Order: sequence, then C-alpha cells, then structure tokens
Amino acid sequence: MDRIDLSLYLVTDRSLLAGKDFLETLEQALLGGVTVVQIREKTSDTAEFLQLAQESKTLCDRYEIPLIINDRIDIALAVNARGVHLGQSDMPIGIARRLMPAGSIIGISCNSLDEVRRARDAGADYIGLGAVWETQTKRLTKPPIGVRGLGVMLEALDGSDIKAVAIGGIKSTNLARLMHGSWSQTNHGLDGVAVVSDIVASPEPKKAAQILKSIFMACKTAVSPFDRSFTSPRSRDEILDNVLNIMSSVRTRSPLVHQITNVVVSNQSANITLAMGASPIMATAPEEMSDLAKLSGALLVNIGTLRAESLEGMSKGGYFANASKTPVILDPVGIGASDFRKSFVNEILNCWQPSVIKGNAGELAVLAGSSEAASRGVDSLGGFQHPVSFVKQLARKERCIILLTGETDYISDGRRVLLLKNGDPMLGQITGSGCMLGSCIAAYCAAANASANEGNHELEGKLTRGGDLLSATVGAVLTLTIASELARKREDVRGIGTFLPALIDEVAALRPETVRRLARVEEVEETLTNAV
Ligand SMILES: Nc1ncnc2c1ncn2[C@@H]1O[C@H](COP(=O)(O)OP(=O)(O)OP(=O)(O)O)[C@@H](O)[C@H]1O
Ligand SMILES: Cc1ncsc1CCO
Repeated sequence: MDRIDLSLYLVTDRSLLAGKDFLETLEQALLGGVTVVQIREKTSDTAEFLQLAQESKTLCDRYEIPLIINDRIDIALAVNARGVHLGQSDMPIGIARRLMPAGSIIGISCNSLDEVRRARDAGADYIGLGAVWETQTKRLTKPPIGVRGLGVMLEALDGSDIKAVAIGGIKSTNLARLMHGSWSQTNHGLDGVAVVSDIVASPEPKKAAQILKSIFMACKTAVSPFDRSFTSPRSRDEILDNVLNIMSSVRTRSPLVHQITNVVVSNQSANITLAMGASPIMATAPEEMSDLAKLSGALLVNIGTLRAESLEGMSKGGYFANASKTPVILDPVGIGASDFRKSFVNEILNCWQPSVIKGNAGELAVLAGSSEAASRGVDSLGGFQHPVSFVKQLARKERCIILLTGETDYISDGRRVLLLKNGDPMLGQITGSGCMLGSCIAAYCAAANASANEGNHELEGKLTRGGDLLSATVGAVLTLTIASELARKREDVRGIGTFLPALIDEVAALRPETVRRLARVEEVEETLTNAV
C-alpha cells in the first residue's frame, strides 16, 4: 500500500458525542493530529451513512487525512474513500481487493494469532489488533487480548509489510503501558493506535487527540525494548556511588511508599520501611488508588495472600502508578502455588508495566514459563543452571529490572547483570524476608525516581521519571542483607524470633560508609544462552 500514517487512528462513534456535533468533533480531532479516520456506523441506514461519509470525506480531504469506511464497500466506493476496514465475518479480503480501486487500503480486525496469519496470507494492508482491553464502545464477543498478548501477534507479521494498530479501551492514561508492553520478542512494535471514546467522548477532542499523539510519538521514538524508562549507570563503582546517594535520599526525602502486600508480612514491611527513613502506607481499596498514586513515590504489589477481590485494587493501583510515572515493584509471591495466582498475575500485568519484578527462583521460573526451578507454596526448591542468562533474558522479555533472590542475588536491567553476595542464612529461615526486600526496593525506587528529571517535563511516553532504578534495587538488597549480617552478630540475637527485630534495628542504624565497606557486588560479563 502507499504509505499511510496509522499513528493515531480515529474510529468514530456517534453514540459517544454527548450532544456535540459530529463534524465539529471530527474537525477538532483532525486539528489535534489524528492521522487516519475510520467512519464506523453500526445502526444508520444506507442514505444516512452515505451522507455522513461524504461530509467526512470532504473534511478529511481538507486536512489531507485518509478516510477509511468500516464494513461497507459500497459506501467506500461511493465516496471514493482511501479504503475499507473489514471484520472477520465481513467480505473476504480477496474479494474486497477486487471490488475496490487499485491501491486501496484494506484492513481487518484480528483477535487471535490464527486470524493474524490468515489476514497476512490474504494480503491485508494492515490489521487492527484487539480488543486490547474491555471497552465501552463495543460489546466484546471474544475475550480481550491484553497488552501481553499483542507481542506474539506482531511477531507473526515479521518479514511482511503489513502494519498493525491496536484497538480497544486505549486512552491517554494507558497508552504508554500499551506501547511498552506490546513489543514482540523480535522487536516488532505497533504502527499505530486506534482510539474511539478518549477522543469522541472528550469535551475537548482536539486536546485529547494532541495528548494521545504526543504520547504515541514519544513512545515510538524513545522506547525500544532496551531504551527504557530508567537511567542505566555505567560501571560497578558508579552503581555503588549511586546506591549511597539514593540511601541518603531515602532519609532526606522520606518518600511515601504505597504497599499492597500480604497479611503475613504487613506489619514488618511497614516497620522496615520506617527503619529506612521512608513512610509506608498499606492500602488496598480500589477506591483510593487514584489519589494514592498522586501522593506516593512508589507502589509495591505483593500477591502473597491473594483473594479474588484483590484484583481490582491491584489492577488500578499499578494503572494509576504508571499514569503518575511512579515505579511499580511486583513481588509474585508463590505464583507457582496455584493456577489462580498465575492467571491473576497475567491479568494485572495486562493493566500496568512493572519497573522491577523480584522473586525467588521458583517464582521467577513460573513467570518466565520455565520448569527449571520448582517451588512449594511460597518457597523455592533449587535454582537455575544459568541464573545470569536467565535474569538478563527475563529483564529483556518483561522490559523491567529483574531481581532473582537467594543465597546470591542476581539483578539485571537486560543489559548488565550484577551478583550480590551479602546476607545471612537466617534471612532464608524467617518468613517474609523476600517481602520486606520488596518494601526496601520500593523505598529506594521512590527516592531514585523523585530525584530524577526534577523540573523536566519531557516525560511523555515514560512510565517513570527515569531514575536509576538498577542502583535503587542494588541498594535495597545491600541494605537488607548487610543489616542481616550485622544483626546476626549481635549477642541479643538467639534465633529467628530475636533476629527479626534486630534486623529492623540494624536497617535503621545502617550508615552509607558501612554499606560501601561491606558490599559484595560483582558485575558479570555474559553472553546470552537460551535461558528463558
Ligand atoms: N542462605 C542465604 N544466605 C544469605 N542470604 C540469603 C539466604 N537466603 C535468603 N537470603 C537473602 O534474603 C533475601 C530474600 O530472599 P529469599 O530468596 O529468601 O526470598 P523469598 O523466598 O521470597 O522470601 P519470603 O517468601 O520468605 O518472603 C535476599 O536478599 C537474599 O539475599
Ligand atoms: C508464608 C506466607 N504465605 C503467604 S505470603 C507469606 C509470606 C512469605 O512470602
């Protein structure tokens, strides 16, 4: 097809106008920067549809924006539209191609890998992938794909010229998440996003389109899988310097750290957050997630004692945190214990992008779909043969920092891998050391993120403000593990019961100089082997 710019693809829906004029709304959207318009009329008769299409065509021509007609080839022909968009049960692509003038654009909606392959083989110019999320504009007959389902479909287009736009529930508040999460493993990204209600139902359609366009462009130019929303430090020494700065910053800034965590560890997690100098708020109600995201420096989501009712709060919590550009730390506690946990994590990761995922070997193996490391309940049984490769590849796949915990901790941002060898075996004997570590990471990430880009407003398309979250994660591990070594040496520690309060005391008393002196951090050079 002649190149058409699919970046911001407006699909009309007159039922959402809420009293606004159709053509005026369309013109505002064109002024706001939509790059292609599809007229979708499900209920009007032919004469009415034709008139609407003719008027829309005149307007789109004035702005030199291509017009696509949904379903109706006769209307597309009548108004000399640039193309048609077909559904799976509409006219087959081959016949539509014969009926339409040469060079017309033919697009088709696809909801599964099979449909994508068939559209590719039938010679579609572009495909509309969706619905990504539940949507108010169309009753879904098939389940939503979710952000994480898009990558495999995009991969099926590798080597072809076929373009892809995502559709279904896309708004300015979730667009960055969509753009980050939809890349295929082969680096195939979206060519555009189709939007309905966020523009059509907006009281200011021009502004709505401008915002969507600028987020899309920022993501398209700045975000490739390895060009992330956070800064990457250059060397091990720079990481240690950054760790100490962030450690001091936690104390001076005392960031609010929002934690949705499990009932086993809630109290000790709140206390260790205070011991670091940050301020915890343990809140789970969906109703307060939007407000808390504006106040908090980071969000921890820990699924340790999950209930079906947790879904809404955890989904909204991460969604609003992404929208506020605050880091989200995911601790998929015991994800291997049940199918319920597995599908729950998949569902929440369709709503938001984590900045850090931490877990023991058993948990991260399940997340990565690997059977290498087993688990029992919340405990890991054994480890990986190639942990270094594993964390690096998982970081690339999930596009976030990965921390694999255990006797040695492995941290990767998908580029470098660090090994941390501090810690006392008693950390493995108490419950919730991993969960407390999640709280430490959230506090460190909050401080790192708050000090990044202060005064810089060029953050569109980013899911955090761009702080050094790799060093933040390293700092959190060092804080907990070095404190554990100091606690273990104390005379008043006689077993796991006395260890826990001593650990919290040592975190509170820990000095940056002590961390520098005792830190056992190594960077490993690594050539990727197929571990994920
Ligand atoms: N044997 C050990 N020696 C030194 N450090 C350890 C040991 N076991 C665990 N740790 C430390 O404890 C922290 C938590 O790791 P662990 O793998 O125990 O988490 P977890 O299994 O998720 O814990 P939990 O489920 O109890 O919250 C890590 O930073 C790790 O370095
Ligand atoms: C024991 C336990 N069960 C659910 S969460 C939790 C805390 C450690 O992960």
